[in-house]
Amino acid sequence: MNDFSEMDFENRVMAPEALGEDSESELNLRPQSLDEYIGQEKAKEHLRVYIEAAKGRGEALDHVLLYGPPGLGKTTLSGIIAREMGVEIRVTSGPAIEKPGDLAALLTNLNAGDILFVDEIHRLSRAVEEVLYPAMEDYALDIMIGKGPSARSIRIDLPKFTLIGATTRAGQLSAPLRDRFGVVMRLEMYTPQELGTIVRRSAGILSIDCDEGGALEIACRSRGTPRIANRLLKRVRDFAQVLGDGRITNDLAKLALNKLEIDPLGLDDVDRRMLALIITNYAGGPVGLETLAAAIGEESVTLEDVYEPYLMQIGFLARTPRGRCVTPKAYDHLGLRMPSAAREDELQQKLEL
Ligand SMILES: Nc1ncnc2c1ncn2[C@@H]1O[C@H](COP(=O)(O)OP(=O)(O)OP(=O)(O)O)[C@@H](O)[C@H]1O
Ligand SMILES: [Mg+2]
Repeated sequence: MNDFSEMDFENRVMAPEALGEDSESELNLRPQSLDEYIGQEKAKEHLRVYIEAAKGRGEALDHVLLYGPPGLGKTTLSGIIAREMGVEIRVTSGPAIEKPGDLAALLTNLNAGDILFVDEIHRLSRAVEEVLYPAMEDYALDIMIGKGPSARSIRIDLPKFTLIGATTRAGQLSAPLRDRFGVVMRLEMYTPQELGTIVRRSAGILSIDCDEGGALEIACRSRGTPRIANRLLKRVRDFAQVLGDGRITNDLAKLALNKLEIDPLGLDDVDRRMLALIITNYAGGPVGLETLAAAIGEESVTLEDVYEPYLMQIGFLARTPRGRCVTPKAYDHLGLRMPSAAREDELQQKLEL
């Protein structure tokens, strides 16, 4: 049960990151306006105000930082902001901007009000970041000309643009960079109801016959993530076509998702094995992140960004100063008994809260 060597992490159906199969369909399924963008009510409410205010003043929108786990709609929201502002958006990413000159080229080609979208902004190099500071703050580039004693710096004015940065790891952003964003928004995982609405909307666009019960079943097992919900919808459609009459009902969705080994809480084999590993090899934890990553054969950042957020969200995994711990809830879900001493500790902690 604890052998991870044969697991196919690359094509994991429940992966929140984009897989090859997603790229084409995501384009059609992306909502185009704030009204079409489901959920994230607080972020939307605030953005509506900022957008209307900036438009009213005829100014560029303040720089926006969007952060949160993969597949929650950061890229989608950036496109929507550009559309609602009525401006152009240039899309790039942290690792793609290798030199300060690359950034200068991008910035000098923007028109007033335009948006520069930098995905994975935590991966910008130091040298590029330094150029970005005055660009964000004063809309200017400081360029060094010449070498040695005759070197001098000249300042080039930039159009008033908006930087939208997206990251799954806000903690890795340097403080000076984070401070230069006027608007910082964390995207939250979606409720099953919100995901149900997203599934129904996607089914409509893809001409899939999916009733409310079917959509809700897919939603409940999608780990709070629209990208996974859309992917599961397409997998379930195949089962509906082959095993049923093409219609996705609650029963059909349950049948298909069970066959895909995705349980009612959206856990797959990888999650169950990871929890079982902590339970059997480390007595339920605490186990350090690095140790766990080595045991599974994944990088620790992947574990932190991809595996853990949902398990923590549903209260199956807890992060303590001494490492990761499996909670009583997870034992129950896996049908395992928690060692009684640990249970008493747990109870004690609860009583002290
Ligand atoms: N609020 C939403 N309403 C409807 N669909 C959504 C919403 N958010 C995301 N989606 C769907 O989920 C897919 C993934 O969203 P998106 O690519 O914007 O995620 P992301 O946060 O940028 O992910 P990553 O961190 O991997 O870049 C989109 O193609 C879109 O169809
Ligand atoms: Mg994205």
